[in-house]
Amino acid sequence: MVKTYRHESLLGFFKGMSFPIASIAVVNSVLFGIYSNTLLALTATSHQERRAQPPSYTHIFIAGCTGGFLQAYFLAPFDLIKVRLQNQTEPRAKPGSPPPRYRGPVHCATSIFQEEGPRGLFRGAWALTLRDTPTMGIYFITYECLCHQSTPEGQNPSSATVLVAGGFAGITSWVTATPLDVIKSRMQMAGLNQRAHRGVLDCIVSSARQEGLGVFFRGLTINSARAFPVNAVTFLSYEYLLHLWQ
Ligand SMILES: CN(C)C(=N)NCCC[C@H](N)C(=O)O
Repeated sequence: MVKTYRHESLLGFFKGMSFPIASIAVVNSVLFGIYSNTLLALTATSHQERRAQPPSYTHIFIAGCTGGFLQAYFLAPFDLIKVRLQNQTEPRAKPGSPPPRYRGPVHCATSIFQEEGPRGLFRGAWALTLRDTPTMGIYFITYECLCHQSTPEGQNPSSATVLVAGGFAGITSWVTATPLDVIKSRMQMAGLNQRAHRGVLDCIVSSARQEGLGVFFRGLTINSARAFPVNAVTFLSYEYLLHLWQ
């Protein structure tokens, strides 16, 4: 944090934020919509009926994985642009200094499209899918399991329960997702720094060989610290909105 602040000022912490903000509503509605509808198809119970007739953890896991798998393709281009902008660490532009490679998210998207083709916008999408498919299953299982354990039979979980269960669901899923998150980000940067990886496996093996196994846990602390508040609020909004519209 100190380095980022010294090098890039307060603005450095908000680099690449506009695209994730624009995309988060779409990506989360795809995820939660697919999750809910898959669960509906598997168990034939609506969200309201699920407290009285809780679905099995296998069904929750399958529905979570399906949501994770499909949302990855909506997330991929936005996530790529975020990673490219966040990795652009030149100090603030000084008069006379060369301009940064990407001037902003739109410039970043058009440059990738022109230099790497339309498929370039989906660079790292396969690693993203591998990251999100199982970890979204884990995400929803953790949430439902914690809610179920701290709520009397047949009742809706309290707001405090939803916040804590959502927060822990976020941490659990990020702890399991961090190794593939590292690989995904490396593959997304590969188009830029000409370090071609032959695929996900090649990237895993060369990263482990060059930097040791610790490389797979880079960013774990910050990911987990971020995951608690973000996912506590995500689940509270989800439960509140479904309750409001029932
Ligand atoms: C890759 N992983 C761990 C997940 N996608 N986990 C679920 C949390 C998703 C949430 N939008 C977030 O950004 O924390």
